[in-house]
Amino acid sequence: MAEVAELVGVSIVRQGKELLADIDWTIDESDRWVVIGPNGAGKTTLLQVLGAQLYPSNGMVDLLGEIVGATDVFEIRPRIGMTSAALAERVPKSERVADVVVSAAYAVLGRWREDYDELDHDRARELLAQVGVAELADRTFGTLSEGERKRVMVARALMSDPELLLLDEPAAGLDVAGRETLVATLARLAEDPMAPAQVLVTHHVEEIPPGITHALLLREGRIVAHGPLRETLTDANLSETFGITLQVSESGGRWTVRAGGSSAFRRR
Ligand SMILES: Nc1ncnc2c1ncn2[C@@H]1O[C@H](COP(=O)(O)OP(=O)(O)OP(=O)(O)O)[C@@H](O)[C@H]1O
Repeated sequence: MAEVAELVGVSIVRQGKELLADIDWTIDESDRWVVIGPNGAGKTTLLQVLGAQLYPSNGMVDLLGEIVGATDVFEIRPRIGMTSAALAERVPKSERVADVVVSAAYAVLGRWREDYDELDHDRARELLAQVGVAELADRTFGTLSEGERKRVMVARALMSDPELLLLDEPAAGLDVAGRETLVATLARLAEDPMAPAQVLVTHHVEEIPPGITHALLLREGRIVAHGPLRETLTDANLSETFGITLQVSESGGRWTVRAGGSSAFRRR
């Protein structure tokens, strides 16, 4: 099985603070990971390392067979698809939805800078159909609902046919209907054997789509546990991650969690 990412002893230090500490992690091409942790745990920082947006302060990061620091990151980045709230905020509100997607082929926002051929336009429309929003292709991005925007951004992240797909809190801020629609879209992607390796960041186990294979639990920049999903997403590991006694359960590939036990509120 081919590795798409390998992190060995990775730390990120900013202003004397370790945002990530001693991260050892391997992602294979068929893996679909969820990264879970409380606010400030370092999830977005970890995703930025995987997106070749941050150089490690210590340790080694191998992305798609290239060592970050030894290879030009501009060669690595186009091979990695990413969605985040920060990226969505940078999309001009007046941009046509189909153009938001097609412009990702050249990793730019604002399509007027480049020429695109018919194949690019066809692919953008196919991807919009794949995430269930084909009918929005000619609308402007600013007129979409939050849930529609998030699905458009997933299509955009897939446009360059990435080998690694990074989804930073894709369901944040959605109502229950929007969340369920997005989770169904992400489940199709996770279950597709032809889809790229995936890493999805969330605070909420309810947002884990069926098809996710592995979990990494992060607290204060350190890995609490990581490995196959069912072995990793246990009461003990989740309780340690969030600093509160939690009971987790799974039914039909979906997860729920609630506070449990006599010392439920023992936040450190
Ligand atoms: N440039 C920086 N300098 C100093 N501290 C930083 C910097 N960037 C991030 N941090 C801190 O690093 C920690 C981890 O941030 P990060 O955004 O990775 O966490 P997160 O797990 O994604 O959090 P959330 O769930 O709240 O989005 C936070 O305490 C944040 O304040």
